[in-house]
Amino acid sequence: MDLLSIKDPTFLKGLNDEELSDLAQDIRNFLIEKLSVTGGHLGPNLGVVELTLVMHQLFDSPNDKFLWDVGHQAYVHKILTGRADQFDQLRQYKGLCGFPKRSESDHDVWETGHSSTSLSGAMGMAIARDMQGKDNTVIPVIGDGALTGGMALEALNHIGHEQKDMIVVLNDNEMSIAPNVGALHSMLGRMRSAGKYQKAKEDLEMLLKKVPAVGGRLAATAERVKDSLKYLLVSGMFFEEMGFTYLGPIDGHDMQELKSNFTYAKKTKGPVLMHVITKKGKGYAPAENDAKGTWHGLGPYKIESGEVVKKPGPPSYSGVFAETMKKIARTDERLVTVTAAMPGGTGLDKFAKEFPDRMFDVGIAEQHATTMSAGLATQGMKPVFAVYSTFLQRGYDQLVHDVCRQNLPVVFAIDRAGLVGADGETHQGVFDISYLRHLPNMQIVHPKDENELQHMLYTAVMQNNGPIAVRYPRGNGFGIPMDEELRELPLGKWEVLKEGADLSILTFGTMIPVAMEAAEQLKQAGIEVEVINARSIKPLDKEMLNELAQQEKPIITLEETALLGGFGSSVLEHFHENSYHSVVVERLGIPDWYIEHGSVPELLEEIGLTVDGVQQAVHKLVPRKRQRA
Ligand SMILES: Cc1ncc(C[n+]2csc(CCOP(=O)(O)OP(=O)(O)O)c2C)c(N)n1
Ligand SMILES: CC(=O)[C@@H](O)[C@H](O)COP(=O)(O)O
Ligand SMILES: [Mg+2]
Repeated sequence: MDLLSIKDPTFLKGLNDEELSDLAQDIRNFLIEKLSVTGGHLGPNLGVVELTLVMHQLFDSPNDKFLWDVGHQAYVHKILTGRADQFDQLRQYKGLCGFPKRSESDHDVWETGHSSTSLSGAMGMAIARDMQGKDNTVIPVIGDGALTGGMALEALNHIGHEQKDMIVVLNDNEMSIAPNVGALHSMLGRMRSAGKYQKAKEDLEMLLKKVPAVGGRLAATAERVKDSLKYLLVSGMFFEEMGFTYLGPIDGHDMQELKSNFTYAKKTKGPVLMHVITKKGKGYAPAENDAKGTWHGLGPYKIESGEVVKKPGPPSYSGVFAETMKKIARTDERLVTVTAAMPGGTGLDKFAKEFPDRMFDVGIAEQHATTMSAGLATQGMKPVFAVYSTFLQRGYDQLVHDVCRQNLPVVFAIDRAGLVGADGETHQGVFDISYLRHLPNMQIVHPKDENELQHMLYTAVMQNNGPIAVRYPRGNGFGIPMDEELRELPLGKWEVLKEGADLSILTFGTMIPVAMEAAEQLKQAGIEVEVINARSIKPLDKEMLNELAQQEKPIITLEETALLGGFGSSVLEHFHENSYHSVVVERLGIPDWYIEHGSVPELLEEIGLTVDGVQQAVHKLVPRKRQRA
C-alpha cells in the first residue's frame, strides 16, 4: 500500500485481516527504509505496528484518546494519521517531531518525551470526560520500562481507586533502552509465563459447568479455588489487586488476539489493564536480536548488513566520563555509580563491565536515584549519579530536600547538558543551571574540553564539601591529548584564555570556541576581546568579577543554557549586590521558549549563539574602531 496516500485512519475500518497484515509489512518496510537514512527510534516502533493498527481500526482517534508513553514509539501512529510524507524530515529542523506533537495533528492528544506521564494524563482525560458527560475511550500505552517510573505507580494507585473506564495498554517487550530491570520487571516475567493461568481458569470453569448444581456451596468453594489458583499461578495479580481488570498476557503481534481483548476491554466497566507482549525491533533481525539497546534509538544504518554508520571522531564526553570513573574506582572503594535506566547513554555500561557491583541501574526512577545517592553519601560512600540534564528535572525536590539541604557530597554527572538536537524540546539540557544554581550548597562546574572534564570529575569525587554538578554536552570532545594522571583543579577559579582590553566575554564549555573565533575575527576590526573560561558557574569567581568591574569594560556572558536564572543572571546579581552599578553586561543564551528539534548548529543559528551573533553583540557595546592600516 502507498502509505503516503493515507490521510487519516478511518480507511482501516474497511480492511480485512489479510489486508491488515499486508499493511503491517508495508509499514515495517517503510520504517526500516526511512530510518536507515534519518535515524530514529526504530526498535520501539517496529514493536508496536500491530498494536497501533488494531487501536486505530477498533477505536476512533482523536475522539478516543491515544496517549503514547515516552512517545518514541508513535511513528506508526503518525503514519496512520497522514504524516508518512514527512518522514524524510524526521527529527530534522522544522521537520517531523520524533515524539507526539499537538501542533502536528489532532490525533496527538498528549505530548511526551519524558517517560511515565501517560497514565496521569489519561486519568485527567477520563475525569474530564465523565464530568463533561462525553463518551470516549482513553487508552494510554505504556512500556514496561516506563512503568518503572514513580509517577506511573502514583497514577496506577489513583486510577485503581477512581475506577474510571479506561484501557491501559502495558507494552511489555522486556526492554527499557537496555534490558529492563527491577522487581516489577521480574513480576511481569512471571505474568508473561503465566499464560497457563488463563487456561487453568477456563478448564476449571468448564469442569464446574459439568458438575450438577449442588447449590451455592460448591460454586462458592470453586470461586475460592479459582481465586487461590490465580494467586498461586500469577504472582500477586498486582494489577487486579490495584483495582484493574487484568487481561493478559496477550500476543502483541497477533491482531486477532489484540482485537478480541480490546473488544472485551471496551465492554468492561472500570479500568482494564491489557498486558501486551511484543518484541522490540520485530521484523528486522538486527533490531530483534539487539540485547544491548543499540536499536532503541540510533543514527543512519545500512539495511542489508545492519551496520550502524559510525562517524569516526574523538572520544565522547560520556566515554571520558566512564573512563574517569574506572580510573577513580580502581583506587577509591568509596566510589559508587548510579543510573536511571540510561547505562548505555551515560557510558556506565562500560564502567559496569569492570565494576559490576558498583553500578546501580534503578530503572526510570530519577527521584529514587537522587535520594538513594544521598543515602549512600550519609554513609561515607562517594555516589556519582550520571543523568541527562533534562531527566534530572524529574528529581528536583529530592535535590533540594535530600541532597542540598543536608549538604551531602553527591556528584551529579550531568550529561547532555546544552542543546541535544534531534530529540527536541523535551530533551534540550538547558534548564539545569537555572534549577540548580539557587539551591544553597550546590556547586556547578562545566569543563572547556574532555581533558578538563576528567580532572573536574576527579576533583568532584575527591572533595568532600557537599553536592556538585559536573555538566558536559552530548557528543564528542575535541580530540586533544589527555593527561595520564588525574589531578585536582581549583574549581572555583576561572581561567583567562585570551587577553583583551576592550571587552570581556565570560563563557564556558561549548561556547568557548565560538567566543575565541569571534575574538579572533574582531581583532581585524581593531577590537581586543578578552575570553574567560568561567568553568565554575557556582560559586562565581568573585575576585575576578570584581577586578573586571573595576576595569570598567563591557562584559558579555555567553551560555548554551536558559538565560532566565542562568549564568549571566548570576553575574548581574553579583554586580548588583556589590554595588557595581555602572558595569555594562549583555547576556547571550537560550531565550525564554522551548527549542524544538534540529541539528545543534541549526538551532544555535536560529537563536544567534554563533560567531556572528557574538560579534554583533560586541559591536553594539564597542564602537567599531578604524580598520587598522
Ligand atoms: C524521565 C525519563 N527518563 C529517561 C528517559 C530515557 N528513555 C527513553 S525511552 C526509555 C526506555 C523506555 O522503555 P519502555 O517504556 O519499555 O519502552 P520501549 O522502548 O521498550 O518500547 C528511557 C529510559 C526518558 N525518556 N524519560
Ligand atoms: C526517547 C529517549 O528519551 C531516549 O531514547 C533518548 O532519545 C536518548 O538520547 P541520546 O540519543 O542522547 O542518548
Ligand atoms: Mg519496553
